Amino acid sequence: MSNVLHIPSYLSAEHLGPWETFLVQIDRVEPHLAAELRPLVPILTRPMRALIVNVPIRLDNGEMAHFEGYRVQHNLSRGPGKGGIRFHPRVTLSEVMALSAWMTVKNAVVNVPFGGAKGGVRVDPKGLSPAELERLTRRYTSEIHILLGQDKDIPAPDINTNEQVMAWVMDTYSMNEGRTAMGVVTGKPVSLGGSLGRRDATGRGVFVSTAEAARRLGLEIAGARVAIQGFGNVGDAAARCFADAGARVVALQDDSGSIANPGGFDVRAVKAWRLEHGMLAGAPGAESISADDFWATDADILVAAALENQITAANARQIRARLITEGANGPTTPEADLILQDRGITVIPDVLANSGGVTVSYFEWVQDISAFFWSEEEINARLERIMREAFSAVWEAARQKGISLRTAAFVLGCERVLTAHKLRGLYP
Ligand SMILES: NC(=O)C1=CN([C@@H]2O[C@H](COP(=O)(O)OP(=O)(O)OC[C@H]3O[C@@H](n4cnc5c(N)ncnc54)[C@H](OP(=O)(O)O)[C@@H]3O)[C@@H](O)[C@H]2O)C=CC1
Ligand SMILES: O=C(O)CCC(=O)C(=O)O
Repeated sequence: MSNVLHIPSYLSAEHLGPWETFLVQIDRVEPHLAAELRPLVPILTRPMRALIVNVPIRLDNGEMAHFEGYRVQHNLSRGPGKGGIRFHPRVTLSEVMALSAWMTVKNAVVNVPFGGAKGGVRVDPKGLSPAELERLTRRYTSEIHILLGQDKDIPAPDINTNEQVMAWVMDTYSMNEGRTAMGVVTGKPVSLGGSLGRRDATGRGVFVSTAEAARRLGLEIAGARVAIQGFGNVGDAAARCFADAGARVVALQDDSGSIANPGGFDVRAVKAWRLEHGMLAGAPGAESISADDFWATDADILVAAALENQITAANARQIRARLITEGANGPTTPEADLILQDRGITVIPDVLANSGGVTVSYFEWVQDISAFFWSEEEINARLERIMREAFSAVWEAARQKGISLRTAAFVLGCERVLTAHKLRGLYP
């Protein structure tokens, strides 16, 4: 791969938003695609459809507030749209477009029969009461109802959305349809058609893909030092998996700050502290450190499980880990990607590393449609098998073509998507 950051001429290197990052990734992948699929690449460079909605709600004090929401379906060639809903103050259309596009590639990499979609509302949910959050969720769901359906577009959790939010999505959609529609959303509570294993699935998949890479790199997981950015759904589950496998979680960072413990945290105790106190600082065994020190942590493995654009040209040279796992979507900028590659640091890309969540969402959808539910052991075993197979395919392609794991994963995913287009026929 070239060491020159190859950005389409109409984009500026310093101002890459998530959508532009996706375009750069596609640009890098195109030369490696089968020649007969290359003319179809423009299909990937714009979303199939995007809906912008106004989400008005009445606040508890009686005033009205208006929020902007989105649902983007990037590509539906391989099945209904699938992807989470994010509530965050920095949600933009560009971000949701990129997140939906990464879902297209991710769903194809693990070969689940979905296209790519994503949704979001620009809101700080931490500033809303539970009743306001419910009203926001219900109004947003009603506004995007025209796109949703178990065979059209199936949301799931993402940042700041959880099982309760998914239950409200399911209920609102069902009210508007006049029937109970379990299969319209995944990541629901288990007592409401949710799947065993979904809550931890993304973090478990992060662990499985890291273990696969570590084995090939000759890095023992037992005793390995792990730093994790993001201690929410993905980061917390991943931390427990690493700790249970004998690794030492030596640094953690969330929006409240960064903490370190070279001996390794009791991650369950840290989570309990975080829930009770609303911050990582002061957790058992924790020394507070700066964000710069977090990135420079002396660790073997770094898991990025928070937001986009966290590993940048500014901190990529400080990272000491040999292996980086992208639990988050889009945590590494294209420029940082090249720096890490030059430094010989292996990056397991988001479209592979965090695909455990959508894989178990697929199981949830299948279980809801068939009204037949599986055991947790069965779900975890199937998840691990799918992730190991996807990992092997990506690793092998990267080795054979001499490309990064990200480019290899994109080649696998994009070729599946574009082959589906080719087989369906080009529109007259
Ligand atoms: N949930 C899922 O199944 C899947 C999620 N993902 C991706 O994983 C990532 C995390 O999602 P998820 O765990 O669900 O979200 P959560 O909302 O559960 O957790 C997000 C975590 O990121 C932290 N965070 C937010 N902003 C910052 C910041 N500026 N610096 C450091 N940490 C920050 C939050 O801290 P705080 O709690 O202090 O706000 C929290 O610990 C996202 O990129 C998401 O798209 C990918 C696949 C599936
Ligand atoms: O579980 C799902 O359907 C999608 C989860 C998600 O949003 C993601 O993988 O980024």
